[in-house]
Amino acid sequence: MLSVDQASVYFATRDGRTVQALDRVSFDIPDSGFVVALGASGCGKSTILNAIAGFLPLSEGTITLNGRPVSGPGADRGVVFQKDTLLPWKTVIENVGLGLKFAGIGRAVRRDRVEELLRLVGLADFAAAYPYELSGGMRQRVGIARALATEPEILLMDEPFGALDSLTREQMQELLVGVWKRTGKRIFFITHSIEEALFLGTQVLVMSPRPGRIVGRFDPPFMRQFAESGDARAVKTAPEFAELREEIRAMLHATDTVRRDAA
Ligand SMILES: Nc1ncnc2c1ncn2[C@@H]1O[C@H](COP(=O)(O)OP(=O)(O)OP(=O)(O)O)[C@@H](O)[C@H]1O
Repeated sequence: MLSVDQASVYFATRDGRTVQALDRVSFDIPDSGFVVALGASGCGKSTILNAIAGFLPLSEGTITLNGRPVSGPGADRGVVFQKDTLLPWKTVIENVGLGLKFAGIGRAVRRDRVEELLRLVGLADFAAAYPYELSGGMRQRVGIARALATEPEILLMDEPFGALDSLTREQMQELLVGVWKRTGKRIFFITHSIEEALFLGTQVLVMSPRPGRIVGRFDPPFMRQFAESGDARAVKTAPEFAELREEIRAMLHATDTVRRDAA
């Protein structure tokens, strides 16, 4: 279990002010949970992900992973960002195996493990390719394989499909459900897209800005339905999907402080 308990983060700005990026945020990610944080720009989504990754400390509150406090980055958390961070001079197989190499895992074991992961993300035929030879979606698949290589307890994904065209994005969402189904990993995923959040999350946290708070929690059934049926279109065109989408849209508009202040 990953537990975020009463997490608050304050930043000092250059002009000496204090910005509260997160205000007493609490949630749990159980085994095999897929939790999506949804909200407009600036509501603290990346701040909470970075705190879970151990890249920045909380000002107040705690984060624990299987009972151990998170106090810095670690191999028990794999991270995927919007922009891929692959090394351009290394092949796909070398990029995915890098963490295993640092962990002192021998070449033969490393190769087997990486090949298995490349099959999982549908890139078995691209092991010897360099990142510049791959499309954006393929590079993100390499990033997912790399994040899984060290067998983390949780995958942290910060808008991983935000820069992809809409068709590739849908394909990547479906691929990620397959990865979740086969690995049973916990996932924490950030997005601006209501449809993406509803399709992927077993729990969706709706966040509002200034300061970043959770203003709504939903447990959509859609990802599990898709994992069972394989029919994304049927799931996304169901009346329940549209109903929940509109409910969340209204909630996000109600907490849109930019529009409210301007009115
Ligand atoms: N290092 C920092 N110093 C000062 N303020 C910061 C810092 N990092 C984030 N903030 C502020 O904290 C708030 C939350 O930022 P955060 O990046 O977590 O939001 P977000 O929801 O991830 O936004 P986006 O979707 O645009 O990435 C914003 O108001 C941002 O300006």
